[in-house]
Amino acid sequence: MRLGIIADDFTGATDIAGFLVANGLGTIQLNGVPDAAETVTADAVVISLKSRSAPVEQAVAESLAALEWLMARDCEQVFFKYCSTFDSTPQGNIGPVTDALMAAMGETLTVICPALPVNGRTIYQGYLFVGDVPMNESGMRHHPVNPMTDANLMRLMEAQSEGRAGNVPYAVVERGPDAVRAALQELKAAGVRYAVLDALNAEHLKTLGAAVSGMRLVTGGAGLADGICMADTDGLGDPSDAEAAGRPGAGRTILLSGSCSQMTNRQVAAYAAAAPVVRVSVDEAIADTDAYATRLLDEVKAVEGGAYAPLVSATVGPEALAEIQSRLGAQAASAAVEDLFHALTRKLESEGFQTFIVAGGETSGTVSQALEIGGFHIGPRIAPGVPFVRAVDKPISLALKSGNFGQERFFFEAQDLARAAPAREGQ
Ligand SMILES: Nc1ncnc2c1ncn2[C@@H]1O[C@H](COP(=O)(O)OP(=O)(O)O)[C@@H](O)[C@H]1O
Ligand SMILES: O=C(O)[C@@H](O)C(=O)COP(=O)(O)O
Repeated sequence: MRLGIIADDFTGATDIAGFLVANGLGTIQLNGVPDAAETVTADAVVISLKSRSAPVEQAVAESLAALEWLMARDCEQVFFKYCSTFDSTPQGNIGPVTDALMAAMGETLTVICPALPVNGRTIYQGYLFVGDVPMNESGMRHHPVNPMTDANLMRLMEAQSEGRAGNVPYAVVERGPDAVRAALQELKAAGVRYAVLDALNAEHLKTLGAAVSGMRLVTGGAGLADGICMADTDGLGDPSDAEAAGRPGAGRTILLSGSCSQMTNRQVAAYAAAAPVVRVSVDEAIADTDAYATRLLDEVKAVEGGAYAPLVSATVGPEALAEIQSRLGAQAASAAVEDLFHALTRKLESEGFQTFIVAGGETSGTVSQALEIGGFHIGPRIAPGVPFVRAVDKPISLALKSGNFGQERFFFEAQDLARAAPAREGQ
């Protein structure tokens, strides 16, 4: 196996898998740590965990189990995928998981590169930018689970890990792969464990992809994986062949949104202007999850049948979120919303819904787990970082949208694409 990816959430997993498939790399996504006996024939395997906001010990244990599974299959390069906005806290989980993977693989230096320029995530002098502002000035400062209040990746990494971080600055990246390799050697000799790689554009990603080609462990966002494929095109196939197995089916469709990001707020508002939206009450979710999920299902059925499918949305803006969290507690409110989506997803599946378009990483994990899907074929791209995926073990299609990804009309565009590119007979 050429590349084995350990992704810390489900949208992150489909994000990186989508980039690999778009480069023509035969890729399969497995949900959770697979059984030891599971056999796969793919150039790249993406193992999606829901470890981003899990307790540290759990995130480390699951990541090590995923590593063991990959190493048993002669994986040439292991890639720890986390968010392009470095979603984490001083406790973790990016630092502890990276340290555990380094220890298990006997590595003393790895790279840190969450850049995804196509979606506005760039790294300059080790500082992460979201669009045209440093991350701490972006909407990420209001994230419900891990508000990001610093943009300095060296500082963020050192606060949650065992060693020192250094930077390979943009000026070095501009000079090409050999210059980056030399800079990595210098950092290693100086005792640095984590090399933050600057990247402002696709050309930088390609340079970095070439520079890390000999490294057994790398970490970052989907941009670095794109760069790895761009730098070594040997054996890559036709992307449309790779995408065929993941084309969406034509089944009954539901949209579920549990992201409170700025972009998802805009997407929900745009959708509400022309399509049915059922709003979630966190208080009702806490009061009786199952009974409330049944009532929401009835509301969905009552508004079905128009040109666009119903959207069930817990999405709120920063003021409403702050009010809910101060009254109910951030953890309790977020757990209640996730439990509700879990219960509702099961009811929707029993009711015959087959296409699930989901916004939010944690929310996507909850929905995929509720559907008990073993893995995904990766299909056509709706937006950069958001492909359609098709369950390997049941006739269900999903789009798992990271909170900040997609343009304002994403929910419409996803359904338009599903109609335009349905799966072929027998797929
Ligand atoms: N109205 C709400 N009040 C409180 N928490 C919420 C609300 N809506 C969603 N959440 C929680 O916020 C978190 C959003 O995370 P996630 O789904 O990963 O979105 P994103 O991709 O934007 O990070 C989830 O845990 C979700 O349950
Ligand atoms: O790298 C990214 O931005 C995404 O792949 C990702 O990890 C998404 O996470 P959420 O924003 O929590 O959906």
